[in-house]
Amino acid sequence: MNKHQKIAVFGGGSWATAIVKMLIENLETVGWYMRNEQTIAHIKENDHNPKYLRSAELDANRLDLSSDINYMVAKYDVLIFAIPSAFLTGELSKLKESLESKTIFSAIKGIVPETGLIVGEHFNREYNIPLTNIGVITGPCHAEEVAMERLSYLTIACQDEDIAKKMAEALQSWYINVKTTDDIIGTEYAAVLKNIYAVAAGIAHGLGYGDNFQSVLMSNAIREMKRFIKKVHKMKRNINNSAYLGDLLVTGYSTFSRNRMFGNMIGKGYTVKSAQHEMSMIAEGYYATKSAYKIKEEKGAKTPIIDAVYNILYDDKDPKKEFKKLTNKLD
Ligand SMILES: NC(=O)c1ccc[n+]([C@@H]2O[C@H](COP(=O)([O-])OP(=O)(O)OC[C@H]3O[C@@H](n4cnc5c(N)ncnc54)[C@H](O)[C@@H]3O)[C@@H](O)[C@H]2O)c1
Ligand SMILES: O=P(O)(O)OC[C@H](O)CO
Repeated sequence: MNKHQKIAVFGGGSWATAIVKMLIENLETVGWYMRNEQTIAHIKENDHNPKYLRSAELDANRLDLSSDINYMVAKYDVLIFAIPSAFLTGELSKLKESLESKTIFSAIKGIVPETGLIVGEHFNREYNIPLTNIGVITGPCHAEEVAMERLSYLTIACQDEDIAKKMAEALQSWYINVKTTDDIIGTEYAAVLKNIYAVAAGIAHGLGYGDNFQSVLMSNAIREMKRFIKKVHKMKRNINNSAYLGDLLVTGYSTFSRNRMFGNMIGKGYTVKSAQHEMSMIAEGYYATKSAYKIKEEKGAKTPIIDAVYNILYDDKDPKKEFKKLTNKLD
């Protein structure tokens, strides 16, 4: 285990904070970029993020904090992005430093709205990062449970096994178990799609559907996910692994799930705007629905659950009627 890996995390939210917590279990120093200078000052003085995961203690002496994205890119070799996908291009537009020699990890579970690409593909096409230097940090893992040091499993996807192993070593600890895979495309799409299915689970709950129906919804969701991913990137994968089915289940059932919370409010009659306003955190599933709907139209995948969520969120359809129609399409 190399304690001196030069890894920096980009983002100031719950997941970035959880990743920093995991990394400082192992590394001497962790670089941490976030926009807000007041938050940086607070972390330096109080050893915790005042806005997200307040209970997670972070030894500020071992953090190299900066609100200058170019400083962070210049100084570190391995860059982990944990900025919600909707804000990624805005943050990257501040870059003057080149990313070309860097290893990039996406911890983002979303599609970049401006390009319609998953994050790894976005870095590959827009920044010329070879796919071999791109990795994904995924798996069924809520930041809140990392803060509580509850046993969690992550999956690191990278085509280069050595890069995946090094990242696994940097993240694993007595409460973090890390697996590796080379399915960088499939795991990223799974992480995007599960957010939409969690929104669907939340809508169902908000409408008054019970556990019996939720299990049918999840059972159909994993088959829909399999069909969708097969259309975009065909390879041998076991859709029942944690990075696919596991992540779908944790997001669909956990009380920590932001996507489920968001869906629940929609099912209860909130507008999209008011549901977003109520939440202090980002529900990626809202943005993912639009991009995934477009991709499935292009690829011709059969996706009744995505269609129903799209119709509700983007076509102003009545959730009750839309779910009634959906119930007839599930088995
Ligand atoms: N929270 C989790 O448990 C978890 C787990 C795995 C993956 N993820 C993924 O990590 C990514 C980040 O999610 P999170 O949970 O940290 O989000 P969060 O809701 O906790 O934090 C939102 C972050 O977005 C930033 N932000 C808000 N408006 C912005 C703007 N206009 N420009 C730039 N930044 C802005 C905030 O400052 C904050 O840092 C998402 O893609 C999410 O799917 C989250
Ligand atoms: O809280 P959610 O719904 O955004 O899910 C967070 C993680 O992706 C779960 O693995």
